[in-house]
Amino acid sequence: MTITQPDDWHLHLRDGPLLAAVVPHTARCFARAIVMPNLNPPITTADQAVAYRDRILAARPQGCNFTPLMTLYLTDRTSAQHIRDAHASGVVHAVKLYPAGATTHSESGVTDLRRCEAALEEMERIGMPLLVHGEVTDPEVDVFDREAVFIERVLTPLIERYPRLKVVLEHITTEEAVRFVTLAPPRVAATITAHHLLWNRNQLFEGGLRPHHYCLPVLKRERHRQALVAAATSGNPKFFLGTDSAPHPRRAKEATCGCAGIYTAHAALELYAEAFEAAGALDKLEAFASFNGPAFYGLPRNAGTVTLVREPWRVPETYPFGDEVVVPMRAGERIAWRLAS
Ligand SMILES: NC(=O)N[C@@H](CC(=O)O)C(=O)O
Ligand SMILES: [Zn+2]
Ligand SMILES: [Zn+2]
Repeated sequence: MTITQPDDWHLHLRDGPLLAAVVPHTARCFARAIVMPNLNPPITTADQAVAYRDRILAARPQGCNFTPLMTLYLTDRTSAQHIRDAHASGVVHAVKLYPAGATTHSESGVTDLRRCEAALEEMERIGMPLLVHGEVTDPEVDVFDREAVFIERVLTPLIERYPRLKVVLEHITTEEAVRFVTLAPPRVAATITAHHLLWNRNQLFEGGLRPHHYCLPVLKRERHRQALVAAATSGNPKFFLGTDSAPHPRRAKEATCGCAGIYTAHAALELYAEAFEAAGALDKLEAFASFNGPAFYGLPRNAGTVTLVREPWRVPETYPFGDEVVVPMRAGERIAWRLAS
């Protein structure tokens, strides 16, 4: 199966020596990727985004023209000038909202959206999308309900208050999110990961506790997975590919308090192909992976193509990750599709 070369609209590449470990996995398939800014410390200025972009470019394999699309990390102190500088840099394509404490490296995130009014108004004016980790951090709210409650308490008022702001609800996991995005105006879209299309929350406890299946938002019950598959394969242009590939060293995952994130970049498109094939909707993969994202971001479609062949292969148990290793999704197991090189 040959399709227009896809892009990854939600990706974690980390930094420093780790870049060399993960950039080639993404670059072998995707032409562009929206790179998340949740480094430690986070990417909060245009200058930092430009420097981070240069480090990513330097980690590309020779002859590869993968293009990272940079993002800024929204904080309580992000000003309208920060947004103008980001826009003027020409390399920052979006701004990311992490509610403080919601996920990995969200300590510097937003404590109260009212502090971000000037920044959000400027983004609305410029047309720069707000990307959202959509979970409340209220400890009273059940961890499986945090996305649905976020939509009700935060997202619905947000899109009313900023009537032209473009918003991407990232890595959606619930039928509530699918319904919200479907009914919202065209300026509201969502990314969907391969793991949330393939797995439900039983995978967290399959024969024992599975730290490598733990991510945020956490896997949900089967009816939610089915709603995500229906959305991804519907042809609705509001839904597009974002892997949320989030590598962590094995040591940090297999720990007393294991961190959140699933590594999928080694086989991202192949995993999506499995999910679309299982739904009898392989013909819908190209729009989801290659058309809907650029249309939302106002970018051209890629000129090249990639080819997937139906040829099973076995995923390694680990990949090198700096001085450590990362355990990829499906480690030691088979994947039905292979990317032809
Ligand atoms: N998805 C995750 O579980 N983790 C991401 C952060 C995020 O996207 O929320 C990470 O940076 O590790
Ligand atoms: Zn997130
Ligand atoms: Zn993420």
